[in-house]
Parts: sequence; structure tokens; C-alpha cells
Amino acid sequence: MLRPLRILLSPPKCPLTRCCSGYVSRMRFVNRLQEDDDACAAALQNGRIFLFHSLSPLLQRTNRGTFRTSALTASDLQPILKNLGSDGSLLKESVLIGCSEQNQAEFCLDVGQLDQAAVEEQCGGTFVDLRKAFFLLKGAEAPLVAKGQALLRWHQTNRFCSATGQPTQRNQAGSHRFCSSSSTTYYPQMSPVVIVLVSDGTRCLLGRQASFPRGLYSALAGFCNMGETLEEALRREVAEEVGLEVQNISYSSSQHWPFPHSSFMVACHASVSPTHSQVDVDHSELEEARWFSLDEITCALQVKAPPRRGDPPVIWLPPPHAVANRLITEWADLQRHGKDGP
Ligand SMILES: NC(=O)C1=CN([C@@H]2O[C@H](COP(=O)(O)OP(=O)(O)OC[C@H]3O[C@@H](n4cnc5c(N)ncnc54)[C@H](OP(=O)(O)O)[C@@H]3O)[C@@H](O)[C@H]2O)C=CC1
Ligand SMILES: [Mg+2]
Repeated sequence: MLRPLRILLSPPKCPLTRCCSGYVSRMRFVNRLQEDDDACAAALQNGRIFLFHSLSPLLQRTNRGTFRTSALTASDLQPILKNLGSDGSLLKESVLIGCSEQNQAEFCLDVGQLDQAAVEEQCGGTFVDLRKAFFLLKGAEAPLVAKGQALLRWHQTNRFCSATGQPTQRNQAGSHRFCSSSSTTYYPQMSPVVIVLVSDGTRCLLGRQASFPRGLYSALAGFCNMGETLEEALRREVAEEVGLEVQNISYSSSQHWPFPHSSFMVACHASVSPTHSQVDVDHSELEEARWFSLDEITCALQVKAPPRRGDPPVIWLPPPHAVANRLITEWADLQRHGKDGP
């Protein structure tokens, strides 16, 4: 039996309002849209759609010169797509990202087949490369755009079944693709990466790859191998990259990282004894790795933007968007409050 449309367009009001939060309703709503194509198609008509062009998100410049995402409703977007010569089917390629705190379903859509400048003019924004956009956006907007781009990229690169070579079909939400020849369901994939800030009690260890911009140092990171636990991957990466054996591993936090593709970054602290802290860098992986004192880290954390060409050399760290920054800030806070490492 068809459910009333009212229920399909936004999270249902929970009958147990006193024990069920808005968060729970939103999560259940998103889950339902992933499972019910009709409900998802209805929610799209009432949702917010974030546009991308060839995987670059559409941003708007505010009066204060900052940038923000630009979302359109289906009714705003339909006439624009029509003006640009696209039929109504393009909108259906939207992929569900989630549900806003205002209870609106959120979608992303790549309009790469349309003329970029014409879409920008009609929508009053600019398509910005994700590497730039990610760092221009503030707060929750950066991860939202990163998630949208990751989902769109996954759909673009998984159009065919790897077993049969036949085209795969997506569900309306875009939460999976299905090959009817092999009955295989494909889900969006992330690569697990461990990132670790190693401390010797009074100093922390940072490294830089030759490809990093001048003066940028970060925590050590590496992709997990098949079959490894996180702890094994962490110990192996530190051993490979800087020749140290770490102990006292503790979890800090995690994040989705869109570069180079979707990585699931798991951030940890670890320690080495000060008597076993001599680094032996593998130069095929890192250009340099060295210990930094709290004073050096405090100075580096104050550098808020990458140095410009011609500026004097300065050590700087990944920005607050990056979980590496969180690890380094946590370590510095612990040091300032007199604790001995992580
Ligand atoms: N958010 C944050 O704060 C930070 C994020 N990072 C991210 O962590 C990631 C990993 O760090 P990095 O030191 O480069 O990793 P690694 O030390 O593991 O070295 C990268 C190399 O590992 C190989 N590799 C193995 N598995 C994969 C895979 N699934 N995907 C891609 N490459 C793989 C590749 O080698 P080959 O090319 O030879 O095949 C690649 O060049 C990077 O993508 C980086 O952007 C890093 C620091 C901070
Ligand atoms: Mg590495």
C-alpha cells in the first residue's frame, strides 16, 4: 500500500517524541530513502541539490569575500537544466548525501555534460576544484562537499560489473549499484589509512613527502594492507618510514579524506622511548622526518595560511580540516597541561 506522500518528503515525526531525537528520525529517514526508490524520488523533488561539474563543486562568494556551498531545489533546477538543453532525466542522476538538520534531504548531481560557464551564469556561482574548495569552505560544508564528490566519483568509475563487464544499475538514492547478470551488489568503497602522531614524551615526530608544498610537515600516514589490523598497519608504517618501533597506541578520531580518492583516516597517538628515538628515514617514502619541540609546534600552529612565493621559509602544518591538525593540537594541549605524551 502507498504511504502518504507527506511521510516521504521529510523525516517522519516520531510517535515517541520524548525518547527519540531529531537525529534518530533523520538517520532513519535517510536509511529509508536508501531502501525505497519511490520515497527517494519524492524526497528529491523537495530536497537540496548540490551541483558539481566534472567533480568540481559549485560555490558562491559571499559579501564578506568568503565561500559557501550553493544548493538548489528541484524546482529551481528543472528550468535551468531545460534552458541548457537537458531533458528531465538528468535530475534523476542525483545521489543522496544525507539529511540536513532542517530535515531536508540533500543530494549531489554532476552536470559535467552541460556547458560549465552557462551553468555558472544561470546558477550564480563558480565550479571550484575540490582541492581548493575543500579548504575554502568552513565547518560542516567541507566534509559535505567531499562526501558528495566521493559518491559521484564512485558512480562514474563503477558503471560496469568487474565480474561480467555488464553495465551496473544504481538505486534511486545512489547508495549502491547492482549487476543483474551476476547478482552482485556494489557499495561505495573507502581505503582505510592510519595516521599517527608519535611522541617521545617531550617532542613529536613529523615528516614531509617531496611532493608537499615547501615548509609543510604532517603526521605519518599510510594505507592499511589487506588483512592487517589498524595497530599492525600503524606499527608497520612507522617502522617502514622512520625505522622506529612504537608502543602505547591510543585512538584519537577519524575522518573521511577525499584526496587522492576516498580514504577513511583513523588517527592515533603513539609513543617511543626517548632512548630509542633515533629516526632512520626511508627516502623513497619521505623527503624528511624529524622531532619537533612544543615551542616549534606552537609557532607552526600559528601559521594560518601557506606561505606565498617569495615569503621567508616557515614551518606550517595541515589546516584544521585535516585530522593531522587535530592530532598535533591534542599533543600540544597535553604537553602544555604537563602530561607526559599521549
Ligand atoms: N587528513 C589528514 O590529516 C592527512 C591525510 N593524509 C592522506 O593519507 C593518505 C596516505 O598517506 P601516504 O603517506 O601517502 O600513504 P603511504 O605511506 O601508504 O604511501 C602512499 C603509497 O602507498 C601505495 N598504496 C597502497 N595502498 C594504496 C591505496 N589503497 N590507495 C592509494 N595508494 C596506495 C601507493 O604506492 P604506489 O603509488 O607505488 O602504488 C601510494 O603512493 C594520503 O592520501 C594523504 O592524502 C596524509 C596526511 C594527513
Ligand atoms: Mg606515508
